[in-house]
Amino acid sequence: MANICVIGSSSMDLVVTSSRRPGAGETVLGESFKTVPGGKGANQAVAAARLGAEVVMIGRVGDDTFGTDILENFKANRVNTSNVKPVTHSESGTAHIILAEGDNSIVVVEAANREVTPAYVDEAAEAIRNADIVLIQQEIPEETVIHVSQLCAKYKTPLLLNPAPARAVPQEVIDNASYITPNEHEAEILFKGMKPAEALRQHPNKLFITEGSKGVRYYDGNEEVLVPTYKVEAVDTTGAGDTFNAAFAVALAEGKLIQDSVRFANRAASLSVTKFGAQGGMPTRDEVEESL
Ligand SMILES: Nc1ncnc2c1ncn2[C@@H]1O[C@H](COP(=O)(O)OP(=O)(O)OP(=O)(O)O)[C@@H](O)[C@H]1O
Ligand SMILES: [K+]
Repeated sequence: MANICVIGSSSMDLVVTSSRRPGAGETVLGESFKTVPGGKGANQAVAAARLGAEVVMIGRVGDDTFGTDILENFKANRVNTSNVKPVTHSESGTAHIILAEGDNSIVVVEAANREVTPAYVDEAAEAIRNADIVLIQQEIPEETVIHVSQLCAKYKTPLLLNPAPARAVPQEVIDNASYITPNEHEAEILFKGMKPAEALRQHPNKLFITEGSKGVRYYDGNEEVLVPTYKVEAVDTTGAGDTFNAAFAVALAEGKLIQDSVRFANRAASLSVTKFGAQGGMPTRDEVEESL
């Protein structure tokens, strides 16, 4: 069984639907409200656990009721929470989402996620040492991403960097990572002034650019390969990237070949877009295998 360590954010998404978004100083009546657990780190941890991996999450919540709910959700999905410690006198991370006029507006408050610091990660260094692969994103401080990349290099634990949301990444982190999975926009920010084909060629079997409904592109050492994803009835693409990254990590940790790992991850991610919500659509191992 794959041992995966996810280092990243967890939050509560507060989602309001409304026919219209309010302007400055205005109040409008909304139609519905719900809370759903989210955050890229938490989403990827939950997705990996559903796919059958043993998952240790390194993250932080606040000492509020959202923190309790976030921890409950991890446990319900069999994610190990011994390294998800509440921050005293802090709110949990939240995303305030308005769905109106066919588009979303989002305010993110990082709160406790800012406390996923290098020193905090050091307390959980054993989990990084023992993992088959470490999975990290960019909703935590940059200095933590740098530090984790150094720890992975020291322990020779493969590191999968999902460079989302878009932010420039120091060369040291790119060098220390074993796999990097930007979408097309994130790839442009990472490799400024470089054409995608050139960036791919310079990072054989390491850089995987996700291209939504087209699939995933990488350079295998001989040629550029586009691994097409699966045709599905897309209902809600939220969480596609998170599912892709978790599934890719699980497959690589199990020793699957790169191309087979990309196929497995495409299958899992394509299933995720057939259902509403980020975590709501994440498939189980059986669902992926039945459909492959
Ligand atoms: N409409 C779709 N049909 C099938 N598979 C999809 C679709 N959209 C996304 N995927 C799968 O999910 C992967 C990641 O999608 P994408 O490249 O849009 O990443 P992203 O921008 O990080 O996604 P998001 O932010 O929406 O979660 C794709 O490479 C593909 O495997
Ligand atoms: K979804």
